[in-house]
Amino acid sequence: MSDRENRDVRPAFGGKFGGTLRVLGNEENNGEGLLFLGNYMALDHSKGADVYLDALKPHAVLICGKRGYGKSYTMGCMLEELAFLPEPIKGNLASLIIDTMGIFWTMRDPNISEAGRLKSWDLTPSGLETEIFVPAGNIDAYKKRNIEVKPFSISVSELSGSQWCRVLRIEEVSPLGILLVRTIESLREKGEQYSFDDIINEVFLDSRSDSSSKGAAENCFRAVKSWGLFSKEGTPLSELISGGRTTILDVSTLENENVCAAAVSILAGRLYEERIEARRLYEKKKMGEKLEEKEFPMVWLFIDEAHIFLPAARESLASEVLINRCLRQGRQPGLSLVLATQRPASLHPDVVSQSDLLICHRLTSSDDILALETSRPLYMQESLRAYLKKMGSERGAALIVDDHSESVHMVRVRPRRSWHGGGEPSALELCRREKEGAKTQAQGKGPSNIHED
Ligand SMILES: Nc1ncnc2c1ncn2[C@@H]1O[C@H](COP(=O)(O)OP(=O)(O)OP(=O)(O)O)[C@@H](O)[C@H]1O
Repeated sequence: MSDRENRDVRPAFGGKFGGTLRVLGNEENNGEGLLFLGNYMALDHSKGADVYLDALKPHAVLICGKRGYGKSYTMGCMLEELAFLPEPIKGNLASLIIDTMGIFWTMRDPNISEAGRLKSWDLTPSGLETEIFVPAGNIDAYKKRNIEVKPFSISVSELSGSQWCRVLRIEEVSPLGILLVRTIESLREKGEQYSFDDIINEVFLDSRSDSSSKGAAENCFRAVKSWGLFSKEGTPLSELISGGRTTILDVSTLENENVCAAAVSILAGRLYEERIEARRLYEKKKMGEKLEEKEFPMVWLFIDEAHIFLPAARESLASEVLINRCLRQGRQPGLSLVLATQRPASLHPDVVSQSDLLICHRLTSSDDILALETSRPLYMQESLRAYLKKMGSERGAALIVDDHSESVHMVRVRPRRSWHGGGEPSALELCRREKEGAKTQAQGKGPSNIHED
């Protein structure tokens, strides 16, 4: 049982109760596998009981809110809590975040800048053991900045001809598109992995295309090679994911959104397949079979800027896998999905309707509020707009709609224990630091970066 157990249960907007400890996401949770998210915020904004999310079962969580009100901060809190879970639960779970902004690498360091606030919450700054992967071609740029990272790549053989056309924004029915599809399909038929050079050789062996299409195809694949994301073999999933580990996949250097979506689609598809296999193994063991094999851990896949991967008005390369496999069927194999977006109105409507937990920070755009209200559960007694108004404009405040207990909660998310890299830089703060640096240099002292707030 968590040392933050709090028997004074006080939900803000009513709902059903599940024993003494309030755990959102699983009414049957008896106090194990809890993610401490924050405190209830009463209507006068005073501090209430602790709020926990369940981590024993798989969940589909949507975090939304306007820019700068706490989405990535809250994601970071969830990642921390998963990393700090006790064994053996921790060993059965793995977290992977698709970091589109390149802000999560800072989690390795303790959040000493908010040490004072953490103390008032009975918490201490603490860095996280993370593995950071970046596209293999960008590794030197990170090393130059003294950020320890590992190379990540996807096998070129993973993408079909038509997926390559979408990545490269080429019409499938154009002469170039036809050549690409024919080339890739002929290589795939051989059933072996192939490299960029193999693709280019195959292009020039094609007898039905003209030389300008072949030259264009060669240029396209030379450009893809320069992105540094694809290789012949690709990074094995086991290098990326293992029980108890927090993995950050920093895709912020990839400018092409289609490429990011292709990477997410391939990764999410492979995670889903691994989990289906792990679920089979789990059932066999449960049925009494003696098997030595270790199961692939239950994965929590976090995706920031989710509207890029699951847009409302069109299909991205990742839409099918994320919606049909991860969101609709992910619970059965034990795959959790945590999506964050600034713009719920730009997000595929299935994300709102299929999420079992909605964490909504401040939102002011009517379109966005309407997009959430359209799938508003019947148990919400007031409009989302009314709830959000009561919540006010405090950063980190969130409305949580829990489908399991069919209730709505107003919560203040706890401070981060690890360093948050997503805050807005302040010109004034930079000036202050420069002045401080000059002063300490003049006095011959080291800099002090602990601010008690
Ligand atoms: N729970 C919290 N407690 C205290 N401060 C918070 C909390 N959540 C967010 N903040 C403050 O708000 C700032 C912005 O939060 P965050 O970086 O999560 O915004 P965001 O919603 O992800 O924005 P963007 O959409 O631009 O990525 C943080 O740097 C932090 O200072």
